[in-house]
Amino acid sequence: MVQEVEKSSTMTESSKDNLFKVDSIEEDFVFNERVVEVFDDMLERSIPCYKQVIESSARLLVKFLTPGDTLYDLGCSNGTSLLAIAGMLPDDCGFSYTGIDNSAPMLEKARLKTELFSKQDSVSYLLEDITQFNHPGAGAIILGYTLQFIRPLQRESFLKSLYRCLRPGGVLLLSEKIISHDRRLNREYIDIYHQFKKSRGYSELEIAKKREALENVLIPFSIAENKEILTKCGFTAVETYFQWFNFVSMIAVKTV
Ligand SMILES: C[S@@+](CC[C@H](N)C(=O)[O-])C[C@H]1O[C@@H](n2cnc3c(N)ncnc32)[C@H](O)[C@@H]1O
Ligand SMILES: O=C(O)C(=O)C[C@]1(C(=O)O)C=C[C@@H](O)C=C1
Repeated sequence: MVQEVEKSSTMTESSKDNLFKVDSIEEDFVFNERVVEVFDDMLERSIPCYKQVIESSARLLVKFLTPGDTLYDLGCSNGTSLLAIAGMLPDDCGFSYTGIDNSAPMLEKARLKTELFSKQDSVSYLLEDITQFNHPGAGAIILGYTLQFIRPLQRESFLKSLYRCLRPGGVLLLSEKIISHDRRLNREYIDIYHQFKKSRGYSELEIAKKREALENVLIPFSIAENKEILTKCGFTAVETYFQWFNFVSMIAVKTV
């Protein structure tokens, strides 16, 4: 299934992420039509170990989901991660998959991709603000590189609403860019991340311009801050299950 999703996003010049080349407009980063057009390429070249994180998340979900569960992907963008996970989970458990995003062009793309997906009847999308999430009984909730775009002051009440909506035993899988409060480590992690982006074909200028566009839009917490807020919201087991320098994935369990 991963292959099926990949096939539908075969690279053409128009789907290559050239958004921050010299002639681009200087503005804050927004998930608009221009971003949607190049989003798979952007994810592939900007999120280290994107596919391994999806695979690891699916391994955990197999352990925690129970038959008939609904899995929500909040900030699902164009559906890449949700469809890949749906493809990796067993077919005979009656799972439903709901992606939520407030970017209409992202969801338009997600719906198109889903038409090519073998288990399309189990997948649906909602155009909603995830900070207003109110879908009780969720088996699992995925927040992939999305909490970092929610204003810090809103994060606690948002995560509390997710905790409330999970059934007992349900899990939240959170992937985020992070900072370290150790200045040296923080600097070295960011430098290693920029080397990663350069190795994926981005120029120094593109990296700098994207960094500027994300300033005050993407606000990362440290691992300790994420753990603290999740614990404060009621989650009991809160652990890191994947880390690549300044990118981390965490599981938070709502104990039965
Ligand atoms: C970095 S992308 C997520 C990538 C995706 N989860 C994946 O793993 O492929 C962040 C997404 O969150 C969405 N988003 C940000 N704030 C939101 C909000 N308040 N409500 C709904 N969606 C939101 C954006 O539109 C964007 O599609
Ligand atoms: O390119 C960067 O600097 C990033 O931070 C990558 C990042 C993210 O971490 O969410 C930022 C925006 C895009 O939605 C995809 C990836």
